[in-house]
Amino acid sequence: MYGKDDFELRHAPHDLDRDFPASGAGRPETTPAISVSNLNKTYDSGFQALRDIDLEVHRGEIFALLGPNGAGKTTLISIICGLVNATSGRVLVEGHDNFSAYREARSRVALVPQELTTESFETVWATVSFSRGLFGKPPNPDHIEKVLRDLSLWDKRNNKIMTLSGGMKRRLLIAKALSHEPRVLFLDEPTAGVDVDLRHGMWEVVRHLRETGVTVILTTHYIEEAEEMADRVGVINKGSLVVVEEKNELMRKLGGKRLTLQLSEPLERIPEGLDGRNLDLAADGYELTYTYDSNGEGTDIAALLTELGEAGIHFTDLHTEQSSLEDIFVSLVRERQ
Ligand SMILES: Nc1ncnc2c1ncn2[C@@H]1O[C@H](COP(=O)(O)OP(=O)(O)OP(=O)(O)O)[C@@H](O)[C@H]1O
Repeated sequence: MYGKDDFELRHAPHDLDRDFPASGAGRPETTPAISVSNLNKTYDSGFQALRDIDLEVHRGEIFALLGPNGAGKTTLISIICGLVNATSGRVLVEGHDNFSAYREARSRVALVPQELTTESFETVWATVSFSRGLFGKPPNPDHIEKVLRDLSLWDKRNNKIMTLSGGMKRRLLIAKALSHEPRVLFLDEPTAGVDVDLRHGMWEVVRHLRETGVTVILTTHYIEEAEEMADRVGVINKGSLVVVEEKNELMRKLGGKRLTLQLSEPLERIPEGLDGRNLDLAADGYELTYTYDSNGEGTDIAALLTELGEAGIHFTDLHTEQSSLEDIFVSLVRERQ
């Protein structure tokens, strides 16, 4: 749940609000969408939910924040969105301190919750327009129309919310969040509890948002979702950010590969001379698995196959597998248990 936490004063920050006009005009495009430094959160209960978090999210990227239950994801995004106060540290949203320049920072972010609450008798148009007003923005029917069209809700603009399908309701949540033209959109578990078709539809919507220049930060328990969409990935565990990396780089650095050979004759043991290789033999002797680092030295598969042939080992089939982001995530989190 998101709630206003007790206020605690933080140090007077140095931020871009001193150097640039309030409109944000002239702020360098290179200013990160989000910049978090030395962020700590200890709840009133005494529980420390975040420890020394440093994080920069680039403009226009899709950033996935992954972590097991209770890792601190919701706490972190709630602080960035200004819904919970940090105990110490600072957050800049496109250069605006979210404490000393609360309004500037707050108007630039939007949080898409997992579920709609009420408003079932309102129309789509009314509820999205109302959301814009909540941020003190003047009415802008053209913008609302664009948002509804982008999210394929234009045809439903006069429908009552109660008549929408589950997928439409999820898109409506995004439309509400986009109504005040935020620059950074937080999606909290965007596809929790939805079916596969809807999940893929949501992925399309999120990719489209990135194309329109919105920075997207999402939390998810579906690692496949991050693997599919994220440009960069951050893994948080027990309140600490353990990895922040380009997704492809993370998979390249930490991912392994596996080559599996189906043998034509069962093998009793791995022959001498091949035991230096990282080979595993299945219990029935018919399957030989070679695990290797795809970037490493000494992973010449052609040479391995030649050596196997010379040892009289023949195979009927072979296939390779790349370890998934899920495998990497599980090992990262397990390592730090
Ligand atoms: N208001 C609160 N008071 C005390 N402890 C809290 C409060 N809110 C959260 N916590 C604790 O802080 C830790 C981090 O919670 P948080 O909700 O940020 O985790 P999460 O990564 O979002 O988890 P999940 O994936 O289960 O949603 C948890 O141990 C939680 O119990």
